[in-house]
Amino acid sequence: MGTMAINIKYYPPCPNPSITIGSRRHCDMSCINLLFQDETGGLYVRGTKGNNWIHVTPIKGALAVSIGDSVQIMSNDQYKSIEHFVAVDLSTTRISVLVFLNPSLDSVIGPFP
Ligand SMILES: O=C(O)CCC(=O)C(=O)O
Ligand SMILES: [Fe+2]
Repeated sequence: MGTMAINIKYYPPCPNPSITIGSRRHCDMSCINLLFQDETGGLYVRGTKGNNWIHVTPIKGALAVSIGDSVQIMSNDQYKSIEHFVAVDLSTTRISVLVFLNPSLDSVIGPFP
């Protein structure tokens, strides 16, 4: 049985967004992630073809679903874990709620045959 973790994040307004980061660039080690973000936006994902970043525009009532490292490993790179970061906003607070669906803590994972 896998595990589940919930991250609730609060990003206050930042007077210097050009020299500040909300969450640094990273991939998540989970299997699948469900993200609710408010209307502030600020989540960027790395484009698949180059060195570009794509803003994940918030859609009211929608969840953003992404793949984590564990599924990338189990699928032998068929499905990619997406690199992402969060920018801060000059004047608006941002709140996000993330549900990580993870392998069980004692599981050993590898590519499916
Ligand atoms: O706040 C967000 O939208 C993403 C946060 C995140 O990437 C994480 O907690 O792993
Ligand atoms: Fe993340």
